[in-house]
Amino acid sequence: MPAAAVTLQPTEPVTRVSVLLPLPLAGPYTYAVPEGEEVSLGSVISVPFGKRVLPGVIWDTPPDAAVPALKLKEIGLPFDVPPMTGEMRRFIDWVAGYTLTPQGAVLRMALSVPAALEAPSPTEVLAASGLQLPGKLTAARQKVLEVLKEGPAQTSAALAELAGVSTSVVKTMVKAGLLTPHALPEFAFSPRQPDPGFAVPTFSPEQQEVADTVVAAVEAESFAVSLLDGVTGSGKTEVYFAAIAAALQAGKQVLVLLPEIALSAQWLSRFEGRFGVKPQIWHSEIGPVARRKAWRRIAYGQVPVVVGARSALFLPLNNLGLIVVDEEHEGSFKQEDGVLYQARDMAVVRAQFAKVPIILASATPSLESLANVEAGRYTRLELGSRHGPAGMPEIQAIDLRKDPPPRGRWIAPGLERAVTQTLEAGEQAMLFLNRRGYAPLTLCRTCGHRFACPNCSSWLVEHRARQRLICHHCGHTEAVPPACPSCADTGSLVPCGPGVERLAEEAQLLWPDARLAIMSSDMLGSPEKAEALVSAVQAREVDILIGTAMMAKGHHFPHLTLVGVVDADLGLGGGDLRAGERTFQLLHQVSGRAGRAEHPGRVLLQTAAVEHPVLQALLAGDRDGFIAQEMEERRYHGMPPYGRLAAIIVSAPDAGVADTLARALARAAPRMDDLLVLGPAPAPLALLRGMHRRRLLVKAPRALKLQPILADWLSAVPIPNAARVAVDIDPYSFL
Ligand SMILES: Nc1ncnc2c1ncn2[C@@H]1O[C@H](COP(=O)(O)OP(=O)(O)OP(=O)(O)O)[C@@H](O)[C@H]1O
Ligand SMILES: [Zn+2]
Repeated sequence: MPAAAVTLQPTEPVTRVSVLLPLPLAGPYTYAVPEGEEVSLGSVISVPFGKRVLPGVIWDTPPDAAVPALKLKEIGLPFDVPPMTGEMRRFIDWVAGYTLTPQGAVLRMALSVPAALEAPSPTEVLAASGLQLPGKLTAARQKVLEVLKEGPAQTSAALAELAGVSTSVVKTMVKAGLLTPHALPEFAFSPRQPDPGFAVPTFSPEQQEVADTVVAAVEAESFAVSLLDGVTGSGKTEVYFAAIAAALQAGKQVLVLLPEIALSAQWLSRFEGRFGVKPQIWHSEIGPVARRKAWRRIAYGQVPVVVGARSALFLPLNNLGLIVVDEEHEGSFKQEDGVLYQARDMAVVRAQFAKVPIILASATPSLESLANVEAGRYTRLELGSRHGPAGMPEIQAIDLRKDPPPRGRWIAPGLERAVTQTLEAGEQAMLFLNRRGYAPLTLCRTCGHRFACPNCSSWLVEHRARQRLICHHCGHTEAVPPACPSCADTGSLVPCGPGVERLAEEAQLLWPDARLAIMSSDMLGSPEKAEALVSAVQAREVDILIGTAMMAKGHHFPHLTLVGVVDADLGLGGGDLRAGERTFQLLHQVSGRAGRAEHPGRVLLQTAAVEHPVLQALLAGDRDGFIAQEMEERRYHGMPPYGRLAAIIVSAPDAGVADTLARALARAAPRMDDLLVLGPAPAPLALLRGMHRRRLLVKAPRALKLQPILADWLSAVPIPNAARVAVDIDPYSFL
C-alpha cells in the first residue's frame, strides 16, 4: 500500500510534519520539511533532537501549527527501509493508549534494531569482462575464467578459492581489466524458502475438520480469532502448520509467537520436518549481525515465516497473512518491564489491524480466551483425543500426610517404586519440581540467621553447582560463607527445602545406575545446550529427567512414561488471582508429557492438600469442570476476565517517599460507584532491586474504560523525582 503523501499547505511558508521518536516522550514532535522535498506518512527519517540525531517516523498526528517557523528544525535524510505501514502505526498508537505508555516507548520496540535502518555496504562480486589481452593467459588466470564461465559472479575470496589460486591473481586480473566488479543487490542470495507441500501429514478426521476451518480462515484474508483447544499430543501443531502452509501458498508472511526459546529447539525441527527448512527465529539471544540482517529481510518481505518470543510482535511484517500464538495461556507472554503488555492479547489486536486471522493454541486455554469464546468473539476449535494409539495418562495422588518420604528427603516411597518400575521396563521418568537451584532457603542451625537478599524482600537460593547464593529476583549473588555471618559458628548452615539440584542428588542416591539430567534454565544456559539435552532424551541417553517449568510444555518424548510431580502444592499458596488457574495449567501440561507414544503414561502428584479443588480436578481429569468453577468464582467476584484490574506500583529508593506518594495517590483516587481502589499496601515483594514498592489495585467492571480515568487521576498528583509510578493494565504478576 503506498503511503499518502503529506500535502503542501499553500498558505504556510514551511511544510510541517509530525515525527514520532523512539523515546518515552509525550507524543510526536513537529519538524519542517526542507523545501522541495517530499515525505510520506510512515517514512523513517533521521531528525536532529537536542544534540543527537535520531531515527523518527512521520506520524499521522496533525503537526503543531503554533510553533514559530523559525524555531522548527528540519528533518534529515530518509533511511533505507520501507515506510512503516498505516496498520503498524495504528497498532503502535493502540498499544500505547491501552498500556498507558508514551507512543515513542512503543515505537522503540518497533525500531528495536537501529542498525537495520541503513542498507549494508554492498557486497562486491567479480564477473569476466570479455576483454581479450594479447598473448597467452597464464594457467592461473585461465582457471579463474573457467570458474566464471560455469557459474555466477563471485566475491574475490570465493573466486580465488573456487579456482584454487591466490587472491593476488584475482586482484591483478581486475587491474588488467579481465574482471569487472559489480555491486551485488542486498537480497541477491536468498535462503531456501519453506515449502508448504514438503511433508504433508495425513490427518485424522477430527484433525482434518479443524485444519479445514483454519485454512479457510487464512484463505478468507480477514480478521478472525480461533482458539485451538486440544488435549496434549492431539496434533495442534500439525493443524496450525496447515494454516501456515495456506498462508505461504497465498504468498503471505506468518508470525508465530512461542513462550520460550527453549521450547523452540524441538519446535524448529518439527517445522523443518514439515516445510523443509528452518524458519527465521527472533528472540533476545540472536547476535547483532544476524538480527540486523533478519530485520531488513523481514521488512523487505524476504522472510515468509518468523517464529519468536513476544518482541517479534513488533517486527515490520508488512505482508502478514496469519498470526499463531502457541501455548497461549503462558504467563511469559506478559512483558513485565518497560512497556507492560500482554503479547497474546496484543497479537489479537495486531491481527485485527492487519485484517488477518489469528490462531491461539493451548491444551489449557487461559480463562481470558475462554471468556472471549463465551462472548462470541473467538471461535473454539476442539481436538479431543491424542493422535495415534496414545491415550491420556492416568493421574494419581500420593498423599504426603500418609506416605511421606524419609526425613530430609522428598521422594515418597510410592513415587520411588514407580520410578524403579519404569526404569526396569526400560522407559524414561521425569521428576518435576518448579524450583531452580539446590535449596530455596539457607539458615544457621545455631542462631537461626536466614540468608536474605539485600535488595529484595526474598531469600537467597543456594545454587550448589555454582557454589553461590543467588536472588532469583534481582540476580544478586554471594559466595556461601564458611561461617554464619551472624553468630560466626562454623558448619552450622543448613539448606532448607529442595530445588532441582538437591532432588537430583537424592535421585542419584536412590538410582545410582540411572543416567540423570537436570533441565532448568540456569543449568542449561543456552538454547543450543537445551537442544542438545532434548536430543539426548529423545535418543534415550537419559533415564531420569529432572526439570522445572521449562520442561513442562511442548516437548514430545515418546519413551517418557512416568511423570512424578514432587510438590504439586507449590504454586497454590499466596494471594495471586491466577494461582489456581496457573497451577492447573502447569500440572496439566507436565502430565501431558507422559505416555505420548505406544506405552501408556502415568502421573503421580505428591501433595499434602489432596482435597484442594485444583488437585481434585487434575485427578478426575475434569478440566472443563475446573474451568467452569473457576470462571464462576471470577464472575462472582467481578475479577478478570469478567472485570478489569489495573495495578499502580509506586516505587522509590526511600520507603518514606514511596509511602507518602502512595497515600497521596490514594487520596486523589477518583470516586465512582463502579470503581474500587484497594490499598495502598506494600507490594508482596515490598523491596525489589533496592526499590521500596507500594501497590494500589484498581478494580472495575469490564464495560468501564479504565485508561482515561487512570490517566486523569495520575496526572493530578505530582510525582517527586526520586519516585516512580508504573501502571500495569491487566496485571499478571502480583509481586
Ligand atoms: N496427523 C498426524 N500424522 C502424523 N503424526 C501426527 C499427526 N498428528 C499429530 N502427530 C504427531 O503426534 C505428536 C503430537 O502432536 P503435536 O505435538 O502436534 O500435538 P500438540 O497438540 O501440539 O501437543 P502439546 O499440546 O502437548 O504440545 C507429534 O509427534 C506429531 O508429529
Ligand atoms: Zn534480590
